[in-house]
Amino acid sequence: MTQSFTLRRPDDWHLHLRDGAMLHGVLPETARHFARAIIMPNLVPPVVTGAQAEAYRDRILAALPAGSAFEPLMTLYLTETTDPADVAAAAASGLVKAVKLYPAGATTNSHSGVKDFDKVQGVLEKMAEIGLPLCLHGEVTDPLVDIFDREAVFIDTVLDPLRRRIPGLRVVMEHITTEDGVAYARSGGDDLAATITTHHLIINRNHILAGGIKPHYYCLPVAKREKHRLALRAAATSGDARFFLGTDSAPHVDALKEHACGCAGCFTATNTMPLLAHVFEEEAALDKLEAFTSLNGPAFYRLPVNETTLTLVKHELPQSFPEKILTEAGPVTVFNPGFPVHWHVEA
Ligand SMILES: NC(=O)N[C@@H](CC(=O)O)C(=O)O
Ligand SMILES: [Zn+2]
Ligand SMILES: [Zn+2]
Repeated sequence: MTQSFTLRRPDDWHLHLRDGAMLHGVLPETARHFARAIIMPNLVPPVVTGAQAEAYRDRILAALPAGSAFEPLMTLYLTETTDPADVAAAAASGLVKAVKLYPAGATTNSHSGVKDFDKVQGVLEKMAEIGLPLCLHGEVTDPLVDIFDREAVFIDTVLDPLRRRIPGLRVVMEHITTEDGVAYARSGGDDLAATITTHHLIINRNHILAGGIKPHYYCLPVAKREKHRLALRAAATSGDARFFLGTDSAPHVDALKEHACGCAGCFTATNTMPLLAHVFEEEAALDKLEAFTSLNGPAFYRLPVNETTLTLVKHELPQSFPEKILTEAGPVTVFNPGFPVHWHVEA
């Protein structure tokens, strides 16, 4: 017997669309299921100014499949020379919905990020004043800190002091991967939230490293021990308004993933919704899926919820997904959960 489940159309609160041929290849994958997405600004060169965000938004809209109502929600890449007035103007016009902070060197295309947090104090104060959220890649970059500890150390040494220094700053802890991240997000008020990816609900570090190295499971922050994955599952399926979906779907062509120095990023845009239905059903929490994908994010970003819906159907036989999508930049491997998935989005 098939089972079906309808929810308000989801949004993705952390998405990489890239540019050019890659943008054209991956955008339809997200636009098929999601109404809106927060678009990450880590292009080369990064999207720093309001004018650059507007031009990037226009390239995204031009690349949309005909008839798609998908709405890109733009962000600015915070640098040490970002102008608070430019940020305020881009937010006031409705163009920009958040500012993204990458600690310099923390992840893909983050070299223009922040080294000295004192230099961005003025922008962050302006953001607190106008209520514009700061999205954070929360990992320290100190080579002496173990890569599996970088998120927890960031919370203690950077995030908590930053929030004390700038009261009222609205912060999204992006792609949390640890029980420490879950606990810190829970400790905040309504000025603090956290996104959780699809893949971090499914894999732990063994998936990357045991039985041969699996480059398509490598992303940043890197997946941690099983107890952390379980903490993320508990948070995502709790219904707690501070947790919502940010897929961090981050396409890289296979040639750069299957490489001596492979890029970080999992591509989940294609099958995220069926995978989440699987995970939430396993946790006996299908009734909390809509909060995670479609309600908590808009509430934090102070945007209306979507009026259209999406229907997920559970079939008796496992459903198939493309192993790769073919873009003009090259093939991109779709995240493989490693188990049969019976859920499918109704066409
Ligand atoms: N998550 C990743 O592993 N990679 C992202 C960058 C990021 O979100 O940290 C990318 O842009 O490829
Ligand atoms: Zn990141
Ligand atoms: Zn990302």
